[in-house]
This record gives sequence, structure tokens and C-alpha cells, in this order.
Amino acid sequence: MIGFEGSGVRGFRLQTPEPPNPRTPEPPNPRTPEPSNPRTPEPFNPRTLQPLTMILQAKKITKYFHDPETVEVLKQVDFAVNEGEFLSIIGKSGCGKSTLLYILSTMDTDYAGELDIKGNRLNGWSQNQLARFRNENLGFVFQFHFLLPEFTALRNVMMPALKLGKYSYAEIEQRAMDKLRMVEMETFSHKMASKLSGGQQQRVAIARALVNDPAIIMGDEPTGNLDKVNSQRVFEIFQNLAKENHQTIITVTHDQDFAAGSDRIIEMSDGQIIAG
Ligand SMILES: Nc1ncnc2c1ncn2[C@@H]1O[C@H](COP(=O)(O)OP(=O)(O)OP(=O)(O)O)[C@@H](O)[C@H]1O
Repeated sequence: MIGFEGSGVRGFRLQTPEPPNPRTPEPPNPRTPEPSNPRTPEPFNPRTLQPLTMILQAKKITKYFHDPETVEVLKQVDFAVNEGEFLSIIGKSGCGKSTLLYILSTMDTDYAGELDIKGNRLNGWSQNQLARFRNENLGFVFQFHFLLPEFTALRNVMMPALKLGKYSYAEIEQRAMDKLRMVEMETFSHKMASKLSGGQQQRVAIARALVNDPAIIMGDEPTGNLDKVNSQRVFEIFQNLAKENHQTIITVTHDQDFAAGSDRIIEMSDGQIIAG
């Protein structure tokens, strides 16, 4: 298991008070003090603050490119994110944001350092194992949606689930329709991707990223190609996924409004995290 120690990640997050949950212990009554438990010294009110679980941790990530000289693009980067957190990575062009995201996405394995996702140390896994892990646990949204233009919106959304091979065709169709509904694109489900507007295509791409219910959604400039209205819409979808579904969002962005609305901003400069 991965723990909180040394992560630099904030351990708690403010939540709207929830109705009592039988599995959640009642808050302590000040008139009847609880005996202290040395393993859970939590000085917070459980009605308003909840402990969070770390879902991804990267330690001392170092990456070199050799083109033609050797350049250290990531310099011992430590990075961690909690379940349900909505995080933005910002920084000047060329500082290493996309390179870091690509490593966190498990698609680049040519780096030094450690990567744990959902309690799995992923270093040394084969490409096949990583591909399976990605398809089950991670969803991706890019600046350019990469939809298959001659397929319908529905078929595009179904693709990652068909690849996973975990559900029947009818179930996959149902799941894909649910995700299209979530991004308010269900009425366009049978339209060719090429016939949709840029904002609509991006919402279909988000539905596609969600079809396998990934624990983590990674975005590289998800609003980079959109106008203000569509950017706000995409932001709200991401915000809801974190708030309502407790999915984790990690985005690289130059969109200041998008970053400002996220739970936490990580700022990079010259291959290092300098804030957040
Ligand atoms: N395949 C590659 N080969 C050589 N150098 C690369 C490669 N990919 C990226 N770089 C270099 O690594 C550095 C970091 O690139 P990266 O794409 O991570 O930056 P970024 O912060 O995401 O930039 P932007 O905001 O412009 O997308 C840059 O100097 C870039 O030129």
C-alpha cells in the first residue's frame, strides 16, 4: 500500500456535510470524550473533513532526451495525487508538463524513478500489462480528440470498452449511451464524428475516455482547441467527475480559468515542480 508519508500531498479536502452514513463513524460528542486511539490521531471534524486516499505517486522521476545533445527534461520530480482530486499542471512552454503526463500515463517507460498507481508499482511491467492496466484504469482526453471520423459518436465511445472485452456488446452500447448522456451528446449518438462541431467532438472524446469508468482521467490541453463556452463546459464535466464520481483528474493546461477552477495547481519550471 502507498501511504501519505513524504508525499507533499494535502491529506484532507473540504466537503459539503453529508447525511449520516452507517459506515461513517459519528462525530465525537464533546461531553463524552472518546478514548484516544494512537493510530488515528485525526484532529479534524469528520462532518466537514474526510481523509483521502492517494491514488498515484511518482518519485524522483528523471527523464532525458537525446536530440542530439542530452537534455535532462525532468529533474527528480516527486508528484502525488489523491483520489477524487482535480489537479492542473501549469508552466511555460517546454518546461516538461506533457513529458511528465506521458510518464504518469504509463505510455512512456523510458525514465528513472518510481511510479505507483492504485497501489501498483508499475516499473518493470511489460507493454501488454501496461496497455491492459491503462484501458481499465486510465482515461485520456487530448487537445485534438482523435475520434475516428467515419464512425458514429456512439461507435467511437464504445471502442475502448470493445477493446477491453469485459462486457457484452449490448452492455457496452448501454454504457456508451450513458456516457454520451453525461456529456449531453446522446441526441448525436448516431451522427458521424466528422459531422460534429469541435466542442461536440471533444465531449464525445470525453465520453470515450469515460466508457470503462477509469479511476483517473488524464488530459493534455483538453480545452486547448475550444472557445470559451465549450471550454467552460468541458471544465464543468471534469469538475463533476471529481465531485460526483470521485474520479481523479490530472490535466496539463495553459487555460488559466480551467486551472483556477481545479482543486490544486502544480506549477512546473525547467523540469521541476516549483509550486503546488
Ligand atoms: N521526443 C522528443 N525528443 C527530444 N526532445 C523532446 C521530445 N519531446 C519533448 N522534447 C523537449 O522536452 C522539453 C519538454 O517538452 P514538453 O512537451 O514536456 O513541454 P511542455 O511543458 O508540455 O510544453 P508545451 O506547453 O509547449 O506543450 C522541451 O524542451 C521539448 O523540446
